[in-house]
Amino acid sequence: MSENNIPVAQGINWIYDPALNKGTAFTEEERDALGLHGLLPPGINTMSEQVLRVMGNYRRKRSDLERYIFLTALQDRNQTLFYRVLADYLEEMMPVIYTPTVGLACQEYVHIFRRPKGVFVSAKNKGRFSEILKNWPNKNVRVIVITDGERILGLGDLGVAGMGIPAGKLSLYTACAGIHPSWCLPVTIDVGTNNVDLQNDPLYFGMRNSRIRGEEYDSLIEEFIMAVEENFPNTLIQFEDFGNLNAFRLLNKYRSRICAFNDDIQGTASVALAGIYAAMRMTGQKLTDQKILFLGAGEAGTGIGDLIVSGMMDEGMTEQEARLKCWFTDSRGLVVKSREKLAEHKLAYAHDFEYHQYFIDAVKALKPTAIIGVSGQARAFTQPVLEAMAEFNERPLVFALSNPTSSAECTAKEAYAWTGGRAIFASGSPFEPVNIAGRNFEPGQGNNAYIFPGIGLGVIACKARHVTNEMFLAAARELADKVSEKDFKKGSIYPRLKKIREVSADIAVKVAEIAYDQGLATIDRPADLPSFIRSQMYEPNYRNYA
Ligand SMILES: NC(=O)C1=CN([C@@H]2O[C@H](COP(=O)(O)OP(=O)(O)OC[C@H]3O[C@@H](n4cnc5c(N)ncnc54)[C@H](OP(=O)(O)O)[C@@H]3O)[C@@H](O)[C@H]2O)C=CC1
Ligand SMILES: CC(=O)C(=O)O
Ligand SMILES: [Mg+2]
Repeated sequence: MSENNIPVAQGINWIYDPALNKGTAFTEEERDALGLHGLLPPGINTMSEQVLRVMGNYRRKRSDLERYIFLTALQDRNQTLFYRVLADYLEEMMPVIYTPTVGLACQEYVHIFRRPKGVFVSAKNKGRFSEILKNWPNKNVRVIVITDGERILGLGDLGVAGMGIPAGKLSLYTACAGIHPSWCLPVTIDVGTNNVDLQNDPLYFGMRNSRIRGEEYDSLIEEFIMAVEENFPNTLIQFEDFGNLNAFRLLNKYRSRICAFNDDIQGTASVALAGIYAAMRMTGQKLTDQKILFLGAGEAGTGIGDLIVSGMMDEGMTEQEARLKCWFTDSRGLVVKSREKLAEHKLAYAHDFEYHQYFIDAVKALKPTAIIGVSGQARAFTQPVLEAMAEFNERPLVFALSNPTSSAECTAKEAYAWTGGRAIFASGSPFEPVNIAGRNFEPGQGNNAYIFPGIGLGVIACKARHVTNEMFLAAARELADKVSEKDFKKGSIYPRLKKIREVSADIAVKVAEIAYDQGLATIDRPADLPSFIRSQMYEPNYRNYA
């Protein structure tokens, strides 16, 4: 304290602030200048030595949840070191900071909670959202990921415990696309939960009422958007893991008003289409040769369908022809014209065809070239389904995109074993390599994590006013182009995760090009766009404070 009882910046603050802390890597000069002598062990470590220590501790943990807690604590303690180890060990750590472990971490969130991340906006503070956003210490926020926790992965309603998802997505913005951590703000809006277990959990720290719906809900979201516009103008907003009662409506309401997109609808569409494009490179077919049957007709499913339709129209099909290539089943069976009270997002795919209640019957009747699982229904791609796909396709496309692993429509092993090793397989959560009949398969991860970081980087770099469908189409093409012959040989239709920073940068360039072409960019076009985009990317290295 100063003489006037005002706290003064002390050396210890450099250690307690995760954005500034270097731990034992503070140099002698920095310790002199910042008053750190005695507050740290006297020896000085390099960052590489610190990474060694982190990895030793990390690998000693006995479960992925413990590894998640450990990494989260590192992020809270020393942000630069956290992003360094993520950069160096992304393939090993991705399943821990992201799906599947982040799902478990959300389920356990209220029990493993240590330090808050991001901003919680609660309905009980209605009217004060702008004031709440002012409490966030970083004023230069460029990207917000917001959830209301209603559909966390395939795990359902987790209320405010869903905060693990925006926090995890934003860690990927930094790790996969070099968006500066201080530009990122995770937000959870608390509108209650219909999860009775959470309502009854004494440790739950969200509102225990059932979910607010209707106009009151919409007015809360509207107040939040206005508060963002006031406090962080020109910020990109990513809607994540909203229930589909709200997700489509919010996207339609805000996509042309602000700079926003829905990751589950649009990001997933882009990564799935990229997988199909890459598979077409593998088999020499065209997108328009495909007939796709979806298990699940929600955000991810119809989002993918809509982007496939755009891709097919680019190859010369009419919209009607392209829609007829996409078929959907939902919790009540095949989506067909004769069904009553179909939700609006399914109507364009309600074709004139006989109704089938069971997926296997729909598969046999339609003989699709591809099945895409986005239902959250574990093991719904049964042996008969996969055997049928192998019967009428030389190379059936099988995408089990539901997360986490426990919700996947089939495992990698099942997909290969039941198709005689002929499936072109991808999954939303990672699977270990599989050996079938002497052949090794290392399937790729069809996850929107390949898309949203690059979209965000491109949009932020040129300060685009909106995020458009053309950007997701371009991202899909760029991602598919990045898959190498080596990836194909392993059976993967996605590039290795260790290349993701490069891939994201290239996607960002395409996205920014579209923003310029569509007149949406608000800064002058740089002479060398790729170099400009790369110059914006954060590198997790220590700064010199001395
Ligand atoms: N890999 C990736 O990058 C991504 C994966 N996903 C995953 O996709 C899954 C779904 O997400 P999302 O589309 O947003 O969720 P939605 O709730 O919007 O949609 C789920 C769909 O699944 C259908 N469904 C539920 N039960 C069954 C069943 N037994 N048989 C057939 N269909 C069923 C629902 O039917 P009805 O319409 O009748 O309710 C609905 O159409 C989640 O597990 C999520 O993790 C999502 C985004 C990205
Ligand atoms: C990956 C993702 O966004 C989801 O499963 O919801
Ligand atoms: Mg999601």
